[in-house]
Amino acid sequence: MKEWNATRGFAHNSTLMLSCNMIQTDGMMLGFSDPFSSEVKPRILLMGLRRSGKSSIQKVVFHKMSPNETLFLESTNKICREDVSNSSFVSFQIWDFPGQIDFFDPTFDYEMIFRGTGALIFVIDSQDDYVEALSRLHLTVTRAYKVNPDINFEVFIHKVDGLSDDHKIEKQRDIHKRANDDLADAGLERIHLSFYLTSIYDHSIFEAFSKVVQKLIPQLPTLENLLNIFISNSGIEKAFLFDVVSKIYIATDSSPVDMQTYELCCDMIDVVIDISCIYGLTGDEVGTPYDKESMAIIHLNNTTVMYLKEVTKFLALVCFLREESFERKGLIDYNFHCFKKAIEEVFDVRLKVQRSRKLLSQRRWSRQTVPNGTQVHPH
Ligand SMILES: Nc1nc2c(ncn2[C@@H]2O[C@H](COP(=O)(O)OP(=O)(O)OP(=O)(O)O)[C@@H](O)[C@H]2O)c(=O)[nH]1
Repeated sequence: MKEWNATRGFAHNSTLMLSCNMIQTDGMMLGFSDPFSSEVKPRILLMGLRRSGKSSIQKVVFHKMSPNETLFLESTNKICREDVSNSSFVSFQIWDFPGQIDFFDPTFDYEMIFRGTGALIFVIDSQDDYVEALSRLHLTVTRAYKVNPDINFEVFIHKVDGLSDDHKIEKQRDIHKRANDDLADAGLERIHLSFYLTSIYDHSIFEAFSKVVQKLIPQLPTLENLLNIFISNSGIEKAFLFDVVSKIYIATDSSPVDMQTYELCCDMIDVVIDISCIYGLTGDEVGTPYDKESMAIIHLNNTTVMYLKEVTKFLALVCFLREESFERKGLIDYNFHCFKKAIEEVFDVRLKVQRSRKLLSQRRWSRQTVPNGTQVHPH
């Protein structure tokens, strides 16, 4: 209990900037306060049939809700928009759609929704019959693709915790085949669907979300490159750049990721935050459990060392290395210092690009404003 509270307190107090804006679904999509938002923050849509697990995914990944608590979630009956702005790299909007909503209703402006979308996550309940879900997936994907061919289509074959390993692979193969056959029949084989086996009861949902988010980070190749250089010069075997609050890893080096390593990293972040919440905060509630001083070293009993260091207010680097390589800690720390500086530079460039883009769209917007001050939607 303490564990979850500590983590939850952190998410709430310091970083996760959440604003859940309810948008009425009757009528047009209306009145977003920031008309430039879609240009600055990519949109991630969560779609799928009722009770497939959309809200649970959002709550577990971004609100630190414990999986068991999702049993009591009520059905979503409005589109719920949420801003996730943990860091300059992890910054997007998630739109949770109610399962029963007919978003192809003529009064519903789906073109506007899809136009600003970076990724569409379609959730399929693997414990249920998925025939209807597949036809809905086909309809959603084909409509969305017509409006915006740049959307990444991500299919979460969800709730796989109840399935054996063989069963999981079999389900994935079947869903993959059927979904792609449907697209081929419609002459749309160029649409690429990515599939993930997910569950909120283990780390698979965080790993899948990490991959979805990574595709929306234009600087990913640069970050990967920096990590590759860092590990090869420091005798490190594997390194992840984590968004501490959501435990999404926004980049890793180019060696393959195995689930166990990822899980260990998540556990290490939890331990650091929890210990810091309990022993690191002063009584007056000032400060956060994660700051410039945050770092941790864990020696595992298989001669591996895990090393965590703060990169920015929201990002942590978690590395795996052999004990003998850790003897050169001075070298690692020096290389880390260079790595951190490089990351800051990438941040700065991104901020500059964002600012100039925003300025440009503001100018475009004001040109479309009629003289009496009434704004015209730029369609
Ligand atoms: N076993 C299992 N159950 C899950 C998982 N994810 C969600 N659930 C359960 O599925 C049920 C429905 O979850 P919701 O998140 O409300 O589903 P939804 O898609 O948002 O539903 P609507 O709001 O009606 O569209 C809840 O009882 C969750 O506890 C999972 O990974 N495994």
